[in-house]
Amino acid sequence: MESIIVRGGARLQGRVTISGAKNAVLPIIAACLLAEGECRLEDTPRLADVDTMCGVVSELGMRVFPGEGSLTIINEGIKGIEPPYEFVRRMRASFLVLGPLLARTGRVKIALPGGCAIGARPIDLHLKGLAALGAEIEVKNGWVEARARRLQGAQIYLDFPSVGATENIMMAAALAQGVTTIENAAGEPEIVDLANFINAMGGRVTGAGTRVIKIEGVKELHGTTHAVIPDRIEAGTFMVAAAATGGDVLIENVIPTHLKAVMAKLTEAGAILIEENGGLRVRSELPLKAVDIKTMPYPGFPTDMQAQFMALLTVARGTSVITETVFENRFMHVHELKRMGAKIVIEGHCAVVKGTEKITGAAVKATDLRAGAALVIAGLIAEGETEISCIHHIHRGYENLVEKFQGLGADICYR
Ligand SMILES: CC(=O)N[C@H]1[C@@H](OP(=O)(O)OP(=O)(O)OC[C@H]2O[C@@H](n3ccc(=O)[nH]c3=O)[C@H](O)[C@@H]2O)O[C@H](CO)[C@@H](O)[C@@H]1O
Ligand SMILES: C=C(OP(=O)(O)O)C(=O)O
Repeated sequence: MESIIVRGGARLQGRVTISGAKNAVLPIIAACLLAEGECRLEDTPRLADVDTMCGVVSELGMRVFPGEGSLTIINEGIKGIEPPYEFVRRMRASFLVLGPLLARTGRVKIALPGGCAIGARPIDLHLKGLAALGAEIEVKNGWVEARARRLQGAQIYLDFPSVGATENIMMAAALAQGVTTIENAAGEPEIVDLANFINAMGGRVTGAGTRVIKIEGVKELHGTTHAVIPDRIEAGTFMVAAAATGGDVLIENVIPTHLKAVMAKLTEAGAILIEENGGLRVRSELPLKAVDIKTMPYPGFPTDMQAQFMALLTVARGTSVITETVFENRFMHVHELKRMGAKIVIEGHCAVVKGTEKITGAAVKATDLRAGAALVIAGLIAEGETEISCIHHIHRGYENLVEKFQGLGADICYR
C-alpha cells in the first residue's frame, strides 16, 4: 500500500459513517494517565496516530487493550517519566502527556516536538501555562525537563487560544491544589470532550467550549467509561468531497453544530445541506461558486479543512481567496494541486484560487494529513488518473478512507 490511485468523474452517492475524532481521542488517551484504575473509551477510531499515542502511554506503564471500536486502558501506576523520543518525533500530540505526567509524578523529561510541514508549532504557551501552575521548566539540548511538587491553581491567559496548550493545562490543573482559570482558552469541541472525560473521572471543569475555562483541582481521579465524539474534520472532508463531485451523500454519525462554518461555506458555494434521518445530507449541482475562506480558531472555519476546501474551489466558477491565519506554512498542497492544473497563486498568508473548467490527474505527494485528503478530493474531480504517494500521512487521521470512498461509488484503490 504505497499509494492511492483515484480515477475521477464519479458523483459520490450513498451513506458514509464517520469515525470517532482523532483530535479528541488523543488527549483523552493522555488523560488516562491522570487516574489509577480502568478507563474504557468507546467509538475510538483505528488510526496510526491512535496506535502511536497508545505506544506512548504503554511506555509510561499503562496497559492498553484495543477492542472493536474501543480501547481499554488500565493504569496501575505510572512507571516512566520520559516518553521515548521516537514517539514524540513521530507525532506532535505525544506532547500532551506532559501535563498529566507532571501532575501525577512531579517530574517529566520529554523531547521538544519540533516543527512539521504546516508550521514551526512552538510549545511556549504549554510551558508558560504549566510554569504558572508552579512547575520549574528547563529547555535544553532539545529536551524539556519539568518538575513540580504539587501544582497550584493559577489564573492563566493564553496569547492565542491554542488547542494543545489548553488541553495540557486543563489536564495538569485537574489535579492541582486550588482553582485554575484559563482565559482565551481554545473552544474546540475536542476540548469539551476532554473536559467531559475529566469530569467523568471525578474532575471539576466548567466553561469548556467558551473562552474561559475554570478547573477546580481535586486530590484524585478515577477510571470511567467515555464515548468519543465523531470526527468533525473527517465529516467535513466527506461533505466537501460530496459537494465537489456533484454528489448526493448522507453523512452519518456527525454533529452538525460542530461544522457550522464548513456548512455555511458549502451552502455559499451552492451545495444543499439538509439535516435528515439523524445525519447530514449533502448534494450539489456543478459547477459550484467561488467563495472566500479565512481559517480561525473554533467556531471559525477550521484550518484542518482548508486544504480540502481548496481542492473543491479549483473547479468552482470565479476566484476565491483563502486566508490561513492559524498556521504560517499550511499551503504545501498548493504545489501539488497546481501539478493537476489548478490555477493558484500564493500571496503571503493568502492563496488566490482561480476556478478552472477542469483539473487533470497527475502523480502527486501527500505532504501532510489534510493535504493528502485534499489530493484525494482533487483526484475525484480530475479527469484521468491521480496517484497519491506518501499516504502514511493519510493513515494518521482517516480510518478506512479508501474503503469509505469506494462505498460511495468512487473509483479509488491502493497500489
Ligand atoms: C492533535 C490536535 O488536536 N491537533 C490539532 C490542534 O493542534 P495544536 O494543538 O498543535 O494547535 P494549536 O491550537 O496549539 O496551534 C495553533 C497556533 O498556535 C501556535 N502556538 C501553539 C502553541 C504554543 O505554545 N505556541 C504557539 O505559538 C501554533 O504554532 C499555531 O500557529 O489544533 C490545531 C488548530 O486547530 C489543528 O490544526 C490540529 O489538528
Ligand atoms: C494538523 C493536524 O494534526 P496534528 O496536530 O496531530 O499534526 C490535523 O489533524 O490536521
